[in-house]
Amino acid sequence: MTTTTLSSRSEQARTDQRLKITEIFTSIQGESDLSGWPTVFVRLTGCPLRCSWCDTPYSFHGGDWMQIDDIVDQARSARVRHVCVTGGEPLAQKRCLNLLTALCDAGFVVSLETSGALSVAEVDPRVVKVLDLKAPGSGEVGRNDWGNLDHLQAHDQIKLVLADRVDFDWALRQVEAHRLDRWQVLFSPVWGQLEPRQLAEWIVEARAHVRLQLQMHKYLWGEAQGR
Ligand SMILES: C[S@@+](CC[C@H](N)C(=O)[O-])C[C@H]1O[C@@H](n2cnc3c(N)ncnc32)[C@H](O)[C@@H]1O
Ligand SMILES: Nc1nc2[nH]cc(C(=O)O)c2c(=O)[nH]1
Ligand code: SF4
Ligand SMILES: [Mg+2]
Repeated sequence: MTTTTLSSRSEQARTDQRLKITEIFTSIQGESDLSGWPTVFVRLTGCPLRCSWCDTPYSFHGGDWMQIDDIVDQARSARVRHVCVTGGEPLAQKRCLNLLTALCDAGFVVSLETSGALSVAEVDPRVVKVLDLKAPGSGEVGRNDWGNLDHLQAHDQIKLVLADRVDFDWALRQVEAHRLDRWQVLFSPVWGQLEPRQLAEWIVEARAHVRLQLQMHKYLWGEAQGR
């Protein structure tokens, strides 16, 4: 084999191991049942959905290419044990699967925030998947891939972001219809649209076996900061 083909193959291999990244930052995990832990966030660029209430539209475009090895090294330099891979929609980049496994191999507790619109079947089973199924108020309810429920482990979680009573009633019906209480179900109010106290009262009134979740980071640093 000539040296040119060798170098082009290794160049190809390196290209195969890169991802478009919007930001890498360290904060307090504000969501899921891992909230409160110091966590390094790897936010991937791009998303095929456009949830009406998305608080991260800046991740839809732009970003910089990074090699997976460099992402893992940067995560290590954060000197925390938890990593949250998010976006944008992280699974929109197939190579995210390699990043997730590399982070697990590096010894991190790895969580993945994903919309559930793309298959989670090939995600490393060590990863804590947080499946954020979309309610009607998001405008993306049609994108939910219910087949993803077949690929959830006991440690995975299902999150439903709710904008109003219509979303709440829809969510209760989904919990029943798909027996979502086989996993931890989180009900989270759309920031600035649904009063947290209102959602709390609905959950109690309904005696729903779901867990109220609030975006802790926004109470700490406000929506604008949102990190
Ligand atoms: C920005 S998304 C990125 C990951 C993935 N695309 C998803 O939808 O889960 C991360 C999480 O932020 C939360 N989120 C986004 N905008 C929100 C808002 N306006 N109010 C409450 N939660 C929001 C959703 O729970 C979502 O799961
Ligand atoms: N502090 C903090 N915690 C988070 N948990 C999930 C987030 C996300 O955007 O996916 C997020 C975020 O953006 N900030
Ligand atoms: S799927 Fe996630 S990143 Fe994409 S628009 Fe919805 S909330 Fe935002
Ligand atoms: Mg966020």
